[in-house]
Amino acid sequence: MTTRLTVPTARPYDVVIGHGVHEQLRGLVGFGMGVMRVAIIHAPTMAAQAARLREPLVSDHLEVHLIEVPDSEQAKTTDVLAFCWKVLGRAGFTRSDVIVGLGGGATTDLAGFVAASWLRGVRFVNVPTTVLGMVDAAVGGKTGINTDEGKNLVGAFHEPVGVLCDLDVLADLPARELRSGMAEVVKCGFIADPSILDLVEAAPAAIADPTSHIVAELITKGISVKARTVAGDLRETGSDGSIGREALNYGHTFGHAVERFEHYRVRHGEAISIGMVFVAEVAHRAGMIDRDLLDRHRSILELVGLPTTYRPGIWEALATTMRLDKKTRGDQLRFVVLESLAQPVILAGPDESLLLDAYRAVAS
Ligand SMILES: NC(=O)c1ccc[n+]([C@@H]2O[C@H](COP(=O)([O-])OP(=O)(O)OC[C@H]3O[C@@H](n4cnc5c(N)ncnc54)[C@H](O)[C@@H]3O)[C@@H](O)[C@H]2O)c1
Ligand SMILES: O=C(O)C(=O)C[C@@H](O)[C@H](O)[C@H](O)COP(=O)(O)O
Ligand SMILES: [Zn+2]
Repeated sequence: MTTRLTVPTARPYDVVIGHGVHEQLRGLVGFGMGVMRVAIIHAPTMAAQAARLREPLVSDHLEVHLIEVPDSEQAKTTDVLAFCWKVLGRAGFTRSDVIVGLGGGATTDLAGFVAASWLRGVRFVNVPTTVLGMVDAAVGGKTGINTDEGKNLVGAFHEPVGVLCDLDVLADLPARELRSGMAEVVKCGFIADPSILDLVEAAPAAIADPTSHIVAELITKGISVKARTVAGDLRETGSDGSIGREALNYGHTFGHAVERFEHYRVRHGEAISIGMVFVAEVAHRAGMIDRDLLDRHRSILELVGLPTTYRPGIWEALATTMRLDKKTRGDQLRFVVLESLAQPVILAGPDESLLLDAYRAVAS
């Protein structure tokens, strides 16, 4: 079965989820007039898949460039960005040509930013190959790279013209990557759709199998949350007074600091798992959520096999990184917290002592 979800932004596009949906790439690339060239940006692990995607495009007389970039976070650098610009420049890429991001979230974040910045913006298609990429990174138009000072500090909002989530590619996904993706799925459960939490709690064994129906269902539910959240607030301005897109940053203020401190040796979802427990501790200590909801964070994340504790003794380093979080205004840290299940709000400028206590609870 194939599911098609529309992301209803000003320029709506579809996310297609199912088996064999990579076949639809030709149609997406050809959308719009004048395409001559296609660049498929991919990690080394996706080289064979990139070659498969290339064939039908070449048969249609398109000039296809495979741009192989380093794996994971090593792709999200200015050097790799400049390398991609060089390839596009030498190949003569124009505004009617198309970029395809094929891989996990790191690759699609980079590819999206290449597309956003080349000629000030060309069309791109996302072809995510991890659970995390499908549920989160490939949808919503946040693109970017890291700098030495922090995660995703340079980027742009640039939406894809379509997203193809081919469930067939998940068969070989390493167990650790599947668990990492589940962190963003669980996040969607806490901020918007508690039925996700019920599903995970009811079938912990099935969610360890990337080919299971339940994983496909969770991916679809997660994408639905993401699509409707970004639709109302693409640029994360929250201008209608609601929390808007910032809700999707649940667990990320602390999580991004963990990733940077660990030099990206922890997976994004692992760091976000720890970050969600941290911020649930913050909300509990601020009198916003009860003990049961706090405990549910630890229990469900541990059920999935994700970490819920972190190393002690580095609060100052983490706090320094958190000050560069994109939600910070002036010198005031702002956290996405729950005031109840599926009711995310912003907690601005909590006491440093409360944050330190929450950190100690996670670091114990
Ligand atoms: N733009 C957004 O809205 C957004 C949202 C969430 C996360 N992100 C970003 O996404 C990144 C994390 O994404 P990720 O978890 O997909 O990590 P990743 O891109 O590093 O991929 C994880 C690993 O899985 C491998 N891989 C990919 N697909 C595979 C497959 N089908 N089979 C076997 N191996 C495969 C990759 O080569 C890599 O080693 C982070 O940089 C994070 O900041 C962005
Ligand atoms: O799409 C969003 O908005 C999110 O916050 C989704 C997050 O899961 C994702 O990791 C995002 O890249 C974080 O964005 P950032 O603005 O904190 O860098
Ligand atoms: Zn994330």
